[in-house]
Amino acid sequence: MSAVLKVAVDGAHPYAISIGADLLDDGVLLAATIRGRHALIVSDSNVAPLYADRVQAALQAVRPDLTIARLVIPPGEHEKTLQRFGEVLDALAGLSATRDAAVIALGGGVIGDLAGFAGACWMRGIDVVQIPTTLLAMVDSSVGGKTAVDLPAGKNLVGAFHPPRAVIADTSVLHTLPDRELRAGLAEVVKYGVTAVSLDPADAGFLDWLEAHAEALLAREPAITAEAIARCCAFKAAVVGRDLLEHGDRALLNFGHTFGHAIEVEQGYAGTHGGGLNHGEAVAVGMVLAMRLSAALGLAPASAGDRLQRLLQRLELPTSIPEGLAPDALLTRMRLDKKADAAGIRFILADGAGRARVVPGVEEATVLAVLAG
Ligand SMILES: NC(=O)c1ccc[n+]([C@@H]2O[C@H](COP(=O)([O-])OP(=O)(O)OC[C@H]3O[C@@H](n4cnc5c(N)ncnc54)[C@H](O)[C@@H]3O)[C@@H](O)[C@H]2O)c1
Ligand SMILES: O=C(O)C(=O)C[C@@H](O)[C@H](O)[C@H](O)COP(=O)(O)O
Ligand SMILES: [Zn+2]
Repeated sequence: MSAVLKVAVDGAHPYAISIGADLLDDGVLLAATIRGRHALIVSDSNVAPLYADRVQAALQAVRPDLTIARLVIPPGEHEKTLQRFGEVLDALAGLSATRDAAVIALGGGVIGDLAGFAGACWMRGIDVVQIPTTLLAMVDSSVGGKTAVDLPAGKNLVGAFHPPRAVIADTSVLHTLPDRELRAGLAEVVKYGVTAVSLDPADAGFLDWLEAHAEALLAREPAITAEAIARCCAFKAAVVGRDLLEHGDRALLNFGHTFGHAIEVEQGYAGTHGGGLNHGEAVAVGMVLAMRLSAALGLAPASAGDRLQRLLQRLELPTSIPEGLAPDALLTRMRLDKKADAAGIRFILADGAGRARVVPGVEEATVLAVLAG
C-alpha cells in the first residue's frame, strides 16, 4: 500500500481526510469510523457494482458484528431529490438504525450530498462517512459538511450543515472514472486556484501550478493527481475549519456557482445523464462569467478572464453558456441563490491574482450584459 496523505479539518467538529491508493480495502481505517452496530452504504448503480462489495468485505472482516445494508439509486443530478432522500431514511428505518449508526456515502457528490443530508436528519443527526469516488467529490463535496437535495426551483435548496465523521478518498477508484467526470472535477480544482490567496495565503501559487500541470492532471498522473487532491482538501479544510456555516469567507468556495447553478437549474438538472452540463462543467462556465463580471466592475483586468478561459479550455471544459438559455431566465434563477439577501444577489468576484471577495449591490443590468456576452 502506498503512502496515505492526511489532512485535518479543525474547528468544533474535527475529522480527518485520508487520501491514498486502495484505502477501500483498509478495514481497520474504515472500521475506526463506525461507532455502533449498523451501517447503511448508499451508492449509485455505476459505483456500487464496482466498489460496494470491497467496502463491505473490508468492514465486515474487522467488524463481523456489524449489520450492513445497502441502498443503490440510479446515477445523476436529477436523483438528488426529496424522494430519494426519503428512500434513504426508509432504508435506515429498515435497518433499525440507532443513533450510533453510520451512513456510508460511497459515490460522487450526488451521493455524498444526498446520503449526507439523510444522515444529518435521521434521529436529528448520525455519523456520515464520506467515501468519495469522483475527483470532484474528493476535492470538494466530501469535505465541509454541506449536504442537500435539489428542488425544481433551485440547487441545494433543502439541506443542512453536517460535517462527516471521516473522509476516506481512495485514489485508485479514479481509474474507472469517465474522462468527462474527471474534467468536471478539475473545474472545482481550478476554483481553488482562482481563490487561493484568500483561502490560504500559504498556497498562493496554486493557479500557476495548475497551469504547469494541466496535461498531467488530464493524463491522471498519480503523483500529480494526489498532490492536487491534497492541496484542494487543505484549502477547503482551512476555510471550513474557520467558517463552517458560511457566515464569512467560506462563501468564496462559491466562486462561479451563482452563474453555474442557474445553468444547472435552467437545464432541469439534465447533467451528464440527460444531455446537459454537469455541475463541474456549469461551474467552469460560471467561473468565466464571474471573472468577466469582475472585469466589468473594474475588480480584475480583462486579461484575467482570458487566462482563466485558456486554462479551462486546456482542461477540455466548456467556457460559454449553452445554446438556448436566455439571460433573463438565468438572472431569475440567480435571485434564488443562497447568498442572496433582501438587498439582492451577492457575487463572489476575483482579481485574477488569487484574491476573491463577496460583492453585494451589483447592478442587474451589468449582470445581464455579461450573460449576453
Ligand atoms: N457539498 C458540497 O460541498 C459540494 C461541493 C461540490 C459539488 N457538490 C455537488 O456534487 C454533485 C456533483 O458531484 P459529481 O461531479 O461527483 O457527480 P456524480 O455524483 O453525479 O458522479 C458523476 C458520475 O460519475 C459516476 N461515478 C462516480 N464515481 C465513479 C467511479 N469511480 N468510476 C466510475 N463511475 C463513477 C457516477 O455514477 C455518475 O454517473 C452536485 O450535485 C453538486 O451540487 C457538493
Ligand atoms: O463547500 C462550499 O461551501 C461550496 O460552496 C462548495 C461548492 O463547490 C458546492 O457546489 C456547494 O454545494 C455549493 O453550495 P451552495 O450553498 O451554493 O448550494
Ligand atoms: Zn461546486
